[in-house]
Amino acid sequence: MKIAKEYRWEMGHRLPFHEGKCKNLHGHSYKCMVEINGEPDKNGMVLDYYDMKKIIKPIIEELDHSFMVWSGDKEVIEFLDKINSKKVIVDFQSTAENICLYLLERIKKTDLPKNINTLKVKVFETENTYAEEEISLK
Ligand SMILES: Nc1nc2c(c(=O)[nH]1)N=C([C@H](O)[C@H](O)COP(=O)(O)OP(=O)(O)OP(=O)(O)O)CN2
Repeated sequence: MKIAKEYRWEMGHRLPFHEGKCKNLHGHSYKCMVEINGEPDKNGMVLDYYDMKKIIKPIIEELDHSFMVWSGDKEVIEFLDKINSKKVIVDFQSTAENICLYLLERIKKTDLPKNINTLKVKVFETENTYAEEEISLK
């Protein structure tokens, strides 16, 4: 049985390697769908949506109204420090694909119940683009 919950956050980023407009500082209203597949418990729940929120919301809160910056993008890190702006420094380029893998890893490291078999994250960077990956927890 699969359950899913959607999360949203606002975040700035840039892709320094990009030859088009994505090398510029810009932001997105990100959305992700977290899907969990597992056996329902005796009460008929794979995972209480309430518990799902308690696990995932803090991870999303870290990103919300921050600027995600690649650790090699020294000028931007220096600028964000100078203006005392919220930032999340990562060791990857902030593509939708990499943000999707980042969220999967962060969620995987939490204390998820044993009845969960697979975890899927779908990250929408814009309203018509997404990156999706699924991992097994067994
Ligand atoms: N495979 C990927 N391609 C691109 C990514 C990405 O994360 N993965 N990211 C970008 C840029 O960040 C850009 O902001 C989004 O690109 P795009 O969808 O082209 O944005 P537009 O709103 O301009 O697209 P429309 O064609 O107007 O819908 C680029 N590529």
